[in-house]
Order: sequence, then structure tokens, then C-alpha cells
Amino acid sequence: MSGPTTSLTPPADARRPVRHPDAPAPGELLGSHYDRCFGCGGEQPHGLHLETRAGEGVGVTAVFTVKEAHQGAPGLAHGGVLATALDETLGGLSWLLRTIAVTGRLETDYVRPVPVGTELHLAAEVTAVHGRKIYGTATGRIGGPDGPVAVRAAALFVEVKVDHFIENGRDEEIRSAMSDPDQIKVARAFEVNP
Ligand SMILES: CCCCCCCCCCCCCC(=O)SCCNC(=O)CCNC(=O)[C@H](O)C(C)(C)COP(=O)(O)OP(=O)(O)OC[C@H]1O[C@@H](n2cnc3c(N)ncnc32)[C@H](O)[C@@H]1OP(=O)(O)O
Repeated sequence: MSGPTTSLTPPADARRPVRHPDAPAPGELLGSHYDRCFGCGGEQPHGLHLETRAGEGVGVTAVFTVKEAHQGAPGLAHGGVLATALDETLGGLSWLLRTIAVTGRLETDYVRPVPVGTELHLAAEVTAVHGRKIYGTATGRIGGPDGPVAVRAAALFVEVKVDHFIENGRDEEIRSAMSDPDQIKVARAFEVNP
């Protein structure tokens, strides 16, 4: 049975994603692409501090522990924070394709409430590529990597050139990110189609 067609449904002539030959090995920690990123940066005290690892195929896994600062309803994770966790995990996929891409569209289903203190086990994969458009899905499970799904998302990322950040970001942060002594991180932040 086919579902409704939306802008998140890859067109019929979309291609299967291909893991870049220089992608990190399965299980390898990707590390933060930028210290001040709200999703993964170590220098954001209330950030998500998401730790993402390369998975099999064109997939990644990540873990996010819901902290007191991430509440919406008392004792429960804020939906926007959970969407951020899904978005950040999906963002990690660009490192497996060795492409820079930004979220164009993110559609989120909230299936179960996620209490503060929960470890959310995230997994994302690229499902198709069409020109600059990268289609992906993500899930967040509670109680372990095979636990019940609490949140899931479908997304469309759009490949961009590094100019996207240089032209739209603030000079101070761009300069600071480029001068990071961790050259792998700089490459992750700024390299386009090596
Ligand atoms: C300083 C540190 C750097 C860090 C770097 C690492 C980044 C990692 C960050 C990780 C953090 C996590 C990630 C984050 O949080 S990323 C942050 C959140 N995202 C953004 O800020 C993106 C803002 N949007 C834009 O800049 C532009 O709109 C983009 C670049 C997305 C497209 O504008 P552009 O002018 O370039 O392209 P186009 O308009 O010709 O469209 C091209 C194609 O795409 C299709 N399309 C477009 N939008 C949509 C849509 N909404 N639904 C459905 N389809 C859409 C469009 O129809 C067309 O299709 P086709 O006609 O070809 O078939």
C-alpha cells in the first residue's frame, strides 16, 4: 500500500545513497562539528551534548541524555528539544556522504513522552539522494537501542556550499570556527565534496 506523496517522498528517479569511501568506520565517534553547536557542542552548558557515531551503510547512531534544562512539561522533555536531537542526528549523516547539507524540512512524530533523565537512543539513515536533496529518516528510542520508539522524523536536507555559512553566519563565529586547532573539526564544518 503506498502512502501519501509529500515533499519528503523521494522522486522515482532518486538514487540510492552511497557511503563515501573516506567515511568514518562503523562505531567511530564523529565528534562535534562545532564547539558551540546547541546539538553537539561541548561549550554549550545547556546544549544536548549529543554523541554521534558512524553506523553501517549510510547511517549513524547517537545518544542524548535528557537533562533538567531540556524540560517542557514538568519532568518531560520539550518537543522542540527532541526535534533538535533528531535534526542533529540527521545532520551527522552528511559526514558519511562527505557533503555539507542543511535541514530544509523536518517532520516529527511524538509517540511517547520522554522523561527527564532518559537516555534517548537515536538512529538515522539516508534513504535517497536526488540532485542536492538528501532524504533521511530518524528514530529515538527509550530503554535501550532496541526499546520502543518515542520520537521519529522524516527529513529533507539540501546540500550547500561553504558560502552558505560564510555569507549568512556572523563573522566572529565563522572566524572562531575556522581557527579551531582541531583541523578534523574544521574540515567537518567547512569541507565541501572533497
Ligand atoms: C560554522 C559552522 C558550520 C557547520 C557546518 C555543518 C552543518 C551541520 C549542521 C548540523 C545541524 C543540524 C542541521 C541544521 O539544523 S541546519 C540549520 C537549519 N536549516 C537552515 O537554516 C536552512 C535554511 N534554508 C536555506 O538556507 C534554504 O532554504 C536551503 C539551502 C535549504 C534551500 O535553498 P537553495 O536556494 O539553496 O535551494 P532551492 O530553494 O533551489 O532548493 C533546492 C531543492 O530543494 C527543495 N527544497 C528546498 N527547501 C525545501 C523544503 N523546505 N521542503 C521541500 N523541498 C525543499 C527545492 O524544492 C529544490 O528541489 P528541486 O527543484 O531541485 O527538485
